[in-house]
Amino acid sequence: MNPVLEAIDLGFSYGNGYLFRGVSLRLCPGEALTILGPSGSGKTTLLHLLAGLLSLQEGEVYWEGTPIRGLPEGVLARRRLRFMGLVFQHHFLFPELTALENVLAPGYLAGRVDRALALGLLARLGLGERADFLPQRLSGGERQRVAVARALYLRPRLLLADEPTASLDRTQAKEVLRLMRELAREVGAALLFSTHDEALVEGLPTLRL
Ligand SMILES: Nc1ncnc2c1ncn2[C@@H]1O[C@H](COP(=O)(O)OP(=O)(O)OP(=O)(O)O)[C@@H](O)[C@H]1O
Repeated sequence: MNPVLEAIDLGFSYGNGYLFRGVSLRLCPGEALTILGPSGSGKTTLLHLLAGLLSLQEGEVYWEGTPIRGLPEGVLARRRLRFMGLVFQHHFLFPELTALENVLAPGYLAGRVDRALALGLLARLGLGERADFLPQRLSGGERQRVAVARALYLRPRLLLADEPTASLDRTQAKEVLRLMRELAREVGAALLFSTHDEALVEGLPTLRL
């Protein structure tokens, strides 16, 4: 099976020695992988390289077999929008938009606005009653679940989540991860998420930084 995401021998430095070197990974459709490492080990940096948000130094990244090195920013941005859903440590919801409008936001960019689909995703994430709430009226876990719905709205091939549970307590974190895995499977997306919390990894394939 062709990998959705492949990285070969990635190395990165902010100028004072290597943050990491020789990092390789491969993710096929339907697979999940965890990046595990303590604070400062380079998880965000690695995920940004994989997402094409940071320029590669050493090594190569392939999205469904296509090398991303050297692609113009505009091309990369358009491909990223259709190829991957991103969830960040801080949810980055638009504060002035409701939960439903936040989920629909990538749909406006891609020209695919489907309220029923967005409402269905919110309902699957236990937020059916919260669709018209602004983010400020949601709990941390609820906001992260809206961010997960938004990342899945365009049915990406890959769901990439950078410490999506860092601001949540263990119970909320486990629930968000469970839902993320379940929904990624349902839409056929591969899942890659980072965490510093060994207890959340629970038997998933893990790459340690
Ligand atoms: N733009 C930058 N310029 C210089 N150093 C940076 C920059 N961004 C991050 N770093 C440093 O690189 C190291 C790794 O940072 P990174 O955010 O990738 O780690 P992390 O594992 O995601 O950490 P955390 O779990 O705390 O979010 C840290 O020491 C950080 O201070």
